[in-house]
Amino acid sequence: MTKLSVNINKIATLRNARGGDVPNVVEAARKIESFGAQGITVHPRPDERHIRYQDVRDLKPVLTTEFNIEGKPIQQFTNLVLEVKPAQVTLVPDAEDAITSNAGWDTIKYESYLKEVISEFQKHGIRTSIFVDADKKMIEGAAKTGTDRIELYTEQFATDFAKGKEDSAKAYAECAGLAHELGLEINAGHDLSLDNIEYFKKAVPHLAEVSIGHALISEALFMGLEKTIQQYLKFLK
Ligand SMILES: CC(=O)[C@@H](O)[C@H](O)COP(=O)(O)O
Ligand SMILES: NCC(=O)COP(=O)(O)O
Repeated sequence: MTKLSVNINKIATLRNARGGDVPNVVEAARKIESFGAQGITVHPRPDERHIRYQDVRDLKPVLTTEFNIEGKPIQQFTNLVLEVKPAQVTLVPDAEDAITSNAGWDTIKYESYLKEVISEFQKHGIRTSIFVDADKKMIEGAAKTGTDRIELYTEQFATDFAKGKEDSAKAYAECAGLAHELGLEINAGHDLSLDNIEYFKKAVPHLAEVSIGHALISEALFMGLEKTIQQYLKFLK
């Protein structure tokens, strides 16, 4: 079984559109858990345009499933993660002006930097994952950083799959196999959806967890959160 962690950034985006507290992010997370999701993911960005640092603090005491905090390990982010102590931190090399995450780590160039940051989180009992492209060199580099997990960056898969390209998950399956051989656990995320998740799950071995936000919240507008989550859970069995 692969765990579903729901990224609730988009709930916060909707709330922020009016400046009030509707929809309430904590209530949404509780409902998502009650509908069967096995985790909640947040990706606070320095401009707090969706999930705010305070949301992350408010969520921690009420969550009953796995809490995953994603982001670029700038000092402010690192301090927040060490304060909140989630089950997992996912490190993402976010560019300053990016609309959303758009690249994995260069694990060769940043090996010593990642080693240092990862060991700091691990010292505090926080599992680490690093966001990487489906590139075998980057997977080998990731293994050298001491990270517990990698998160395969799936945007390219989602684009290729939507175009009907054959073997759209091939590189991901090979990288997951290699990562497993190297002792890493495997997560995946970005642009996964009800259209592509069944194919991805069947094609890619050793998948511990997927984090899904943008498509899942969009699908829930039409199907409702409960039905949407249950459909994902069916595909991830
Ligand atoms: C790492 C990743 O792929 C997701 O966290 C994605 O970046 C979500 O962030 P946004 O909600 O800001 O698009
Ligand atoms: N780590 C990926 C994530 O949390 C959600 O990405 P997306 O589904 O919003 O593209």
